[in-house]
Amino acid sequence: MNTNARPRRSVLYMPGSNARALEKGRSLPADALIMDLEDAVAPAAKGEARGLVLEALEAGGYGHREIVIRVNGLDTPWGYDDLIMAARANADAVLLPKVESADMVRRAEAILRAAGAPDSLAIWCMMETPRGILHAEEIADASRRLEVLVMGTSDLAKDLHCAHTEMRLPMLHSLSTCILAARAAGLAILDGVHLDLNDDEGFRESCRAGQEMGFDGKTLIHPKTIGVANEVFAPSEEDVAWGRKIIDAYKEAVAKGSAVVLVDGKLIENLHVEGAERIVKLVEAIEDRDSV
Ligand SMILES: CC(C)(COP(=O)(O)OP(=O)(O)OC[C@H]1O[C@@H](n2cnc3c(N)ncnc32)[C@H](O)[C@@H]1OP(=O)(O)O)[C@@H](O)C(=O)NCCC(=O)NCCSC(=O)C[C@H](O)C(=O)O
Ligand SMILES: [Mg+2]
Repeated sequence: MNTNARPRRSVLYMPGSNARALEKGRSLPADALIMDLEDAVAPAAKGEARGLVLEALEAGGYGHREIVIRVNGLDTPWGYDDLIMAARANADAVLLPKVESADMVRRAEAILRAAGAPDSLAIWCMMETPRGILHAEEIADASRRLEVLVMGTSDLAKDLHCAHTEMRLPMLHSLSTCILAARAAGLAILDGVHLDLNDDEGFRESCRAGQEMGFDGKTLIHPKTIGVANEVFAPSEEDVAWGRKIIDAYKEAVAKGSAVVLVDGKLIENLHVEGAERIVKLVEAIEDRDSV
């Protein structure tokens, strides 16, 4: 399924054990919220966090925000119960951590299905281990429920023994491999988190670098970073105006029997129009969302 027109510019992690954060998510301008049961929750608080997330979702009030539950791995004492809860909660997607093979996705999917998860419940996968990156292509093709790959650059930097710099150059091969796998399978893909909350300039730069690489949005750890991510990952006014202009010009050319047209001296073919249509659809989806 190609889900790239859905805005996922800003995707905020919220510890499932933090009731205040879960409450605050109802009013934040993030495109999606990840209610985390994994690394943001201490082992002693796992059960309580599962209950808080379920309660928050039963209460609702998250409006247009896409709701994602990050579960613990099936190799932990909490993963199975997390999946059973996620299958029955009113969420849009389940985020599987540290995915290393298509089989890991299929095992989680089988548990969700057996627990009565609706067909609409999507699966997102964290790409954050060397083995997972090496298997990105088979993971991206593992399930019809799969919609989004999410880079876990903190775990990845730890496992690669590389620096976690704002531009992520030491991880460039891993990032590009996952982008290739996601696009080949028609999935969306999100960049990893920027950990330094005092580094506003570095954060903006990392968003810009991610947007240029082809990511659909950025995962975030604090509400104060949502605005910049929304701005950087939205198509610019110039891109949208240019997109609309070439779509119109190309339509006219096709009506006259031509497959190419020059707009302001630039050659426009079908492939440029496809890119422009994606940008226009995305901006329309953002406008729809902002008008609610
Ligand atoms: C980093 C934090 C612990 C900082 O929290 P805090 O000290 O409370 O910050 P502030 O006082 O500045 O907060 C101001 C208000 O904003 C709310 N808040 C803060 N963070 C969030 C949030 N993430 N979601 C919702 N609301 C949030 C506070 O409650 C304050 O509200 P108010 O009461 O109205 O003033 C904290 O930001 C935090 O816990 N962040 C998330 C950490 C997390 O989820 N980490 C795990 C995901 S990252 C990861 O695992 C990546 C991946 O797996 C990898 O390997 O790379
Ligand atoms: Mg991680």
